[in-house]
Amino acid sequence: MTLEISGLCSDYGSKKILKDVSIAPVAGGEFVGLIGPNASGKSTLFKSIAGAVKATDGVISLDGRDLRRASRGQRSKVVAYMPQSYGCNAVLTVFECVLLALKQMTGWRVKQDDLQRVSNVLHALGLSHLADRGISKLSGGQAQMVSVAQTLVREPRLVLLDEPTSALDLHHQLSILSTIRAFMRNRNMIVIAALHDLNLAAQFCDRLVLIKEGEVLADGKPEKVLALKEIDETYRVMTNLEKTSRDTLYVDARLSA
Ligand SMILES: Nc1ncnc2c1ncn2[C@@H]1O[C@H](COP(=O)(O)OP(=O)(O)OP(=O)(O)O)[C@@H](O)[C@H]1O
Repeated sequence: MTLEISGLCSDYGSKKILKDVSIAPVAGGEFVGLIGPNASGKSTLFKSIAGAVKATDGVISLDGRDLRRASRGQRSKVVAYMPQSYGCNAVLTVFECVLLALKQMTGWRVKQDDLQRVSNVLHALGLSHLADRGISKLSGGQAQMVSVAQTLVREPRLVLLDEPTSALDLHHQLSILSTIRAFMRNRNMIVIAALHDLNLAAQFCDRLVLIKEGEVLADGKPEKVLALKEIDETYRVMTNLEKTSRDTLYVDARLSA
């Protein structure tokens, strides 16, 4: 399975956001981190891939299939997008919300297998204890993890996660990203996650794509991308890339003078 994105352009009316975005082909089982400062176009790239924003030019192809020509329904069978804002006031339990996310693509007849899939994903994400809780009665972090469960339960070919750990404590940041990585590797899915925390990006991603003002500045292995001078210029900070005693990368950052 391969995702290809090349020459992608998107705008909001007269405001051009994505300018000729191309990334190297992404293979099944690859976890790509999308990094870049606020307002650089990360969400717009996700929305353009998912079809929520209409790309004006370029190629988005999954397994040779042109997603730009696919209907929204066809596209949403293979692509799942978790937006930055989530939450729901419906009078539904966590279990029902995740089941709803699964069934919205396949019709409403619920089979035993569907219930098992919902239970499995809640268990994998450590959310089984919340299954019967009302969806509107969750903390911010719990709601974010349920949103991840709703995205993964469909087991789409391509998962786009917009800042999946922004509301999570340190333990849950690590556990959710570990679970997502194991889940997608087992199923040969592609995951692209927007991450502001460069240390999490370094630890969990196979590859990083750095985006600034709607253009791709770098695309490669974390140790290569995080060592580039473009990181400092883009984020307007000074960084040192270090290796910890556990051999993981660590970005030591401070404000530039
Ligand atoms: N619906 C919209 N209409 C007009 N402009 C928009 C709209 N949504 C986003 N923008 C603009 O597009 C640009 C890119 O926004 P986008 O949300 O893609 O950035 P981002 O990299 O995801 O940012 P952040 O890290 O802050 O979430 C910004 O200048 C933003 O103001």
